[in-house]
Amino acid sequence: MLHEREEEEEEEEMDKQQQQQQESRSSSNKKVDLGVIATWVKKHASLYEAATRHPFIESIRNGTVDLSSFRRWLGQDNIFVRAFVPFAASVLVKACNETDDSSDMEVILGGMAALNDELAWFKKEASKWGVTLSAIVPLAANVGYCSFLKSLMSSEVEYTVALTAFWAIEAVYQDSFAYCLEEGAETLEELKETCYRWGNDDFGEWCCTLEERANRRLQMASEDVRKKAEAVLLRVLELEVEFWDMSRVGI
Ligand SMILES: Cc1ncc(CN)c(N)n1
Repeated sequence: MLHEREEEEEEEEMDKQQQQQQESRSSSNKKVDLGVIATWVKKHASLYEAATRHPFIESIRNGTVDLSSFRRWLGQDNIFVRAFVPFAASVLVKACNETDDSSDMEVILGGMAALNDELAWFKKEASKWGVTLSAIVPLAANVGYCSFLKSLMSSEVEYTVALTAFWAIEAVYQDSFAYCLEEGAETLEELKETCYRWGNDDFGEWCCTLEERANRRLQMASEDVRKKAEAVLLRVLELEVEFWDMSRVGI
């Protein structure tokens, strides 16, 4: 009797261990499913939140935004986008030089096509708000961000690092402005077109595709390149916070 009881206990112990192994395997699979970028967004959640739920964005979403802040942001962002175009082109060149996977090139080209419409949109939106784009001088945060973009255009910067920055820059705007279009948002009617420019679902899907391309490169990258890419992602988030800060009156 005692012997049989011991055997049963041993079998129960074995089942328990197998169950635990199975659970740990499935949880580690979940980690793999998250992808490198989502893991970093989770790890740096407070900085990501600072960039995508900034008081300036909250003020657009709750309808209290100071329109002179909005006008300042519009004039500054037009300057930024003009510096973002050559940066995006440099990511395209790196893609063509460093990867045999042509789908990266197609995804990046898709983003650039949107930039062409964007430059025209800024002109139209600026005249709607009485902003004279030619008279706008870049403020310090903008100068800093644009020179950071320029530094990423160097051939010393790996394609995977530049692609991660490209994703972060686009994703912050997509996440921020989609938030202003959610159910329950009180965004002013005359600001909805601006929010829709980056907050729309198509741009959201394009950002997810870009994230997948970046994850694929990050998974196969060396630890050194992954470290550089994480540092660049954090720098982009910091610069986005400073860019939103700049648009608030008096800064
Ligand atoms: C500052 C900033 N960051 C991102 C984006 C989106 N391309 C933008 N237009 N301006």
